[in-house]
Amino acid sequence: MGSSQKDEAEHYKLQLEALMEHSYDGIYISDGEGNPVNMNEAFAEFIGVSRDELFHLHVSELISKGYIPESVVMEVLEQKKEVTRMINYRTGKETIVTGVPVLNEAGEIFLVICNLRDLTELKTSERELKETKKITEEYRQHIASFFEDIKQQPFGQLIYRSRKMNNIKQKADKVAQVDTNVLITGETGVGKDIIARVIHQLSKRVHQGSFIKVDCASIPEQLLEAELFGYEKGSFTDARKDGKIGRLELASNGTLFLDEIGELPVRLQVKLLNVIQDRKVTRIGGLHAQDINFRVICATNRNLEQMIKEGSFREDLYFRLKVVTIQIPPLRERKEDIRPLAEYYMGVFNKRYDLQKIITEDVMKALMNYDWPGNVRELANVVEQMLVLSSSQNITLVDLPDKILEYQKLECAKVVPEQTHETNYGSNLKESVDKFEKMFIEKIIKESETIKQAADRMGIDVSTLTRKRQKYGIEITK
Ligand SMILES: Nc1ncnc2c1ncn2[C@@H]1O[C@H](COP(=O)(O)OP(=O)(O)OP(=O)(O)O)[C@@H](O)[C@H]1O
Repeated sequence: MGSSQKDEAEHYKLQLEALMEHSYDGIYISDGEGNPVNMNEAFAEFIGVSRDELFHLHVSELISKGYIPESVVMEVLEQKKEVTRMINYRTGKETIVTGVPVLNEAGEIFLVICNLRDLTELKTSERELKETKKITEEYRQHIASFFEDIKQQPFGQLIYRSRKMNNIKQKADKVAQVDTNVLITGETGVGKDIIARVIHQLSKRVHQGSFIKVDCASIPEQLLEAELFGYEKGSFTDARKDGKIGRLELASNGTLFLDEIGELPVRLQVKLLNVIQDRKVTRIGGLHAQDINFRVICATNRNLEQMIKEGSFREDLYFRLKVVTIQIPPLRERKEDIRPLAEYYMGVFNKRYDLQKIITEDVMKALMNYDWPGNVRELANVVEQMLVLSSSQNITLVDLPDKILEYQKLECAKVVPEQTHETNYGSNLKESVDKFEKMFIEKIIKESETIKQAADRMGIDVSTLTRKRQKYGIEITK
């Protein structure tokens, strides 16, 4: 070898050594017999033995001395091909070891190069990442349900003037103070949801947990179980990768509001009953039950007792849920609430659309006469619709939806044909109008709870009604 070739070889050797010494991976090179040829400091640290000692040991001795549990070098020599193994060294390092044979021109192994990569840190980071992801997902779900709550949040205030609603509000105030389950019944749109929120808001739980709503009617059965109970990762096909917290868990320390409880399938009724009794919930695919503590408020517009008779609702669950029942009457049975509600929604929508419209008295009377099958929800929609569509500042009869106008006509028509038989007409217009007015007043008084309500329905004040009653000699029994 000439001196320049020697210099070059020296140069490469230095480069190789620098490369080995600066590597975080452990590097170990043996000859074709398993004797050490070279190794870096990182390798000695993986094994936990000094390099000086290691340089004197054959790979089989590393095993016999208990320095390593198995030898990749020996496997490469036996199998004559590349080998990769996961090895836990006594230093506690979880390591991936790759041994590569280097062949000479005759095809024989003359070197084995092993690379050791520490997975401990990688694993820790992976675990931390998973943990972080899990926490993030939990927060995401909390935040999502918080915003869902806000979205579902009614306009916030409970509006009422009737005695019936006043009694309900008082009952809600009382029940809020004790941690008992509540069943709220009533037609659609009467305010079951808003009363459930009032109970939560007035209870101690408002500071300890959230108000979590599950609408049992709007979620398909297969998803409802996962929604309620949550699941561990990989519990079923289509499941989210990181699992999911159920709404029962989310409601812990707070209030669980199960809307349309009558739609809960019987199988889930059993599961729910167990959760309520044991105060523990296990996610789908999970092994451990978690302690939970919530108040259950349920709502339904169905007749659960009838459903029990038909076998579609479990009696034991029913009695667990209906410790206290609150029955909200339909709006047509508490007409005094219509005016304040309509005024309230006028305020809300005027603000929302930046308008300053007003409802004329005629329209208000028509609203009070209507029977509101969709209750407060329908009233809010009608007010919004009139406010948006009316062309003038004042909302007048022409702005009323057809259904309400039609209803008015039908109501009048009901009075006229059945009672104003030809022979009952007066001899002139004035007499006929008086006869009709008398019949109309009698009918409305009969249908109303109070004289005030009757006057409101007729669109006159109480003193006018009293005058007319005296004129026609109409007795009151209320
Ligand atoms: N007394 C009230 N004061 C103010 N807003 C009310 C009142 N009652 C009902 N509402 C409003 O009417 C709408 C319907 O009420 P809610 O959702 O509480 O009815 P619900 O009985 O739960 O209906 P469903 O059975 O269809 O779920 C909501 O926007 C709610 O805010």
